[in-house]
Amino acid sequence: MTLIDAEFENLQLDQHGALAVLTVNRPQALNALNADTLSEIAQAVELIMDTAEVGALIVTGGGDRAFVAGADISELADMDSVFAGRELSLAGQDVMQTIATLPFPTIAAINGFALGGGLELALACDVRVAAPTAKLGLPEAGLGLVPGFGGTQRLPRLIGAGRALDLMLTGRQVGAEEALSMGLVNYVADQPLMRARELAQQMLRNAPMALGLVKEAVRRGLDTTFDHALEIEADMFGMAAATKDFKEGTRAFLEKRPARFQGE
Ligand SMILES: C/C=C/C(=O)SCCNC(=O)CCNC(=O)[C@H](O)C(C)(C)COP(=O)(O)OP(=O)(O)OC[C@H]1O[C@@H](n2cnc3c(N)ncnc32)[C@H](O)[C@@H]1OP(=O)(O)O
Repeated sequence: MTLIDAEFENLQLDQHGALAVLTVNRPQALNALNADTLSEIAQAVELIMDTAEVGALIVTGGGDRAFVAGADISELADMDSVFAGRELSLAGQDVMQTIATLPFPTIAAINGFALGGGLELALACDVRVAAPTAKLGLPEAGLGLVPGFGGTQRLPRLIGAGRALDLMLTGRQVGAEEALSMGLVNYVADQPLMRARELAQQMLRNAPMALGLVKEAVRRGLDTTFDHALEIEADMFGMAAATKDFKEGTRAFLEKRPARFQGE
């Protein structure tokens, strides 16, 4: 099966050359992540990973109101034990971590509400582009919950513990400009999907393996000591230095021509 053949109930998956676009599509529930949708995202990401020509992924929301308004509260309401809660959190974390560790760039095009699990999905992506009307937040404490799809860990790593705690303890929604000022989103754009496509095309001009190695150096480096992180960087640099694309990139520069990267 190719990406183009894939059919999902609550997702749309499109491929334009090296770019895959995953749209969470339950607009009647502001694209809330019920168990079926979460499992479809996992399947879609697996399919994307198996599609060799894909080199970048955009995640966005269907309809004109929401990116994703969180985990589906009508399903959450049935959780009745420590075990059930923990299982749901682990399942969500697993999907977000799979996205976060993809070896190519991922961009969240945030076209409206990105709340709770929806913001956690955006946080699992490398870069975030928000519409001027987007609203972002982690309101779980207002439901008697804790962010459980990686938010308590990814948000402080991205914007610092103080700002992350402010958002999680108040549960307040921040607008796009405030999100930009705190580093929660990288760009604000009237057409976030279009801006995300432009960014993806810019990224796709770089050497694919270098992109994967940059991501690995940053991700692994954030979770260890500085000295060890520098060793990881040196390892990634060494791996990049051994690629054919490094030879091509440097040769192309010296010959004053665009590089033709093969991902090798
Ligand atoms: C580990 C992860 C945990 C979590 O993610 S916990 C959930 C975190 N998310 C939230 O708490 C946000 C919940 N949603 C809202 O607060 C509001 O919505 C909004 C502020 C986003 C928008 O409000 P408004 O403009 O008044 O729209 P509306 O009528 O509330 O929503 C339209 C339809 O969408 C459904 N919906 C919205 N969010 C969710 C959700 N997270 N889970 C399930 N359904 C949701 C509503 O119920 C309603 O549906 P109907 O038209 O049938 O009444």
